[in-house]
Amino acid sequence: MAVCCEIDNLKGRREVILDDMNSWINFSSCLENHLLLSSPIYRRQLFLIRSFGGYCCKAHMEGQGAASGKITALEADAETVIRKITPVLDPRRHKGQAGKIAVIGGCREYTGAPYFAAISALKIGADLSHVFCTKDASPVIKGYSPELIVHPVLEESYSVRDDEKASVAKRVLAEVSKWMERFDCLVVGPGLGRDPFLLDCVSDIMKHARKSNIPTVIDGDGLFLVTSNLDLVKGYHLAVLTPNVNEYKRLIEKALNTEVNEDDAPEQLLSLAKCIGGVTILRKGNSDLVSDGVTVNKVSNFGSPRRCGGQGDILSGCVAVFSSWARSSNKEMDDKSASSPMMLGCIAGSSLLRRAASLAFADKKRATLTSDIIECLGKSLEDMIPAEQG
Ligand SMILES: NC(=O)C1=CN([C@@H]2O[C@H](COP(=O)(O)OP(=O)(O)OC[C@H]3O[C@@H](n4cnc5c(N)ncnc54)[C@H](OP(=O)(O)O)[C@@H]3O)[C@@H](O)[C@H]2O)[C@@H](O)CC1
Ligand SMILES: Nc1ncnc2c1ncn2[C@@H]1O[C@H](COP(=O)(O)OP(=O)(O)OP(=O)(O)O)[C@@H](O)[C@H]1O
Ligand SMILES: [Mg+2]
Repeated sequence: MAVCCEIDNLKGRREVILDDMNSWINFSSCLENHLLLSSPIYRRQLFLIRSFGGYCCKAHMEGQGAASGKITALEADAETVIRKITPVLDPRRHKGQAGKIAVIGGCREYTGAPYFAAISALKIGADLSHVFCTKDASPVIKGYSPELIVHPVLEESYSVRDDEKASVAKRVLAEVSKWMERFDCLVVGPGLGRDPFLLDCVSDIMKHARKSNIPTVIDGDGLFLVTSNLDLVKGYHLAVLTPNVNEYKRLIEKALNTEVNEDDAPEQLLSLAKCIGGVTILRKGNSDLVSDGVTVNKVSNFGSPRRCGGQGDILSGCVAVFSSWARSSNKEMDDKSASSPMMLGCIAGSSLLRRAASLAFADKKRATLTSDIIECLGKSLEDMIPAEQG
């Protein structure tokens, strides 16, 4: 039975005939994607769909400031995204297929941040989680958890003589590179510190990851590094930046040479992502905003009023896993028109973290810590996509 849909938008009227159930399903999921990840390109457009033959759908899109011309971010349907990209627990799958993540971070000062990112990746369903950190940080991180694979390979200036630097840098890159192809995603920055020699080595690792097309989530001190050299990520579509308030301010000042503008926050984020060549940026805050330079989405489900340190680290680990899942799911379905996996990963990660924070807070109130939130990641995911049904 044919279904006739009329699409009415500013560019004119188009009629689409869908003559079977499959094309209807494809078409409606396409439409769903538009609504889910609504693009500023479509602002001021109205989609009106009339269908015949039993399927009736009327959808319109007036968000993104249809009346004012001002770009606003629409709330993403994060639950649908999470259900869509989370893989089923299939006994035929082997270890590693649900995700292999590596965190580059952990130094003398910070051992908690890389641990939070790496353990969160495992808690939501990744199979393997590695940490590449300095020699000092390694035994501490190993001590937090036997689940993590910890590589004590990074070096800070204080432990390297000037005449050794070139050879040490080469060795660090070789140590990480031999693992690189196996990873589905890197998280660069949680607890990395700002030692100049260490950051030079991490720049080399990022360049290598880019050459190998390994998706990379950049957070914390990784953002400090990237802000000082935007070319590291410029134009790299598999890069995600997850700045907090300070990190965002520094990025805006460097890339757009201006101040943060809260009144036009979605538009400014869109410009920033565009300026950095279409990387995906997740701006953390009261509401999380995500843009890839084409669309802007918002995730604002209730989280927690506790602002204990480490929540951004959980987020970076979750975004890495969800982006990898979204990438695999696009590949499996051979869906060229599917939404950007990095965008979907950000939406899913942000929403899941906020749910977990809300659950942890309901239980622990003022005593809520980052570890409590990590313990709630599994239940938050289970509430949306039960393991037994998945
Ligand atoms: N357990 C661990 O190992 C953890 C380690 N971490 C690691 O630490 C490294 C540095 O990351 P970061 O987040 O501390 O640095 P950054 O963003 O520059 O903030 C510095 C200072 O800015 C302020 N400030 C913050 N928010 C603000 C706001 N909304 N509005 C206004 N001001 C605000 C506030 O200072 P205040 O002004 O309150 O004294 C804050 O202390 C990085 O590697 C990260 O991964 C963390 O992940 C935490 C858990
Ligand atoms: N004012 C806020 N109200 C509600 N939720 C917030 C607020 N600020 C941040 N969040 C949530 O906490 C998460 C972490 O954001 P935050 O700004 O704390 O990152 P961060 O500073 O990098 O954290 P970390 O301490 O791990 O470095 C965000 O994804 C967001 O959902
Ligand atoms: Mg942070």
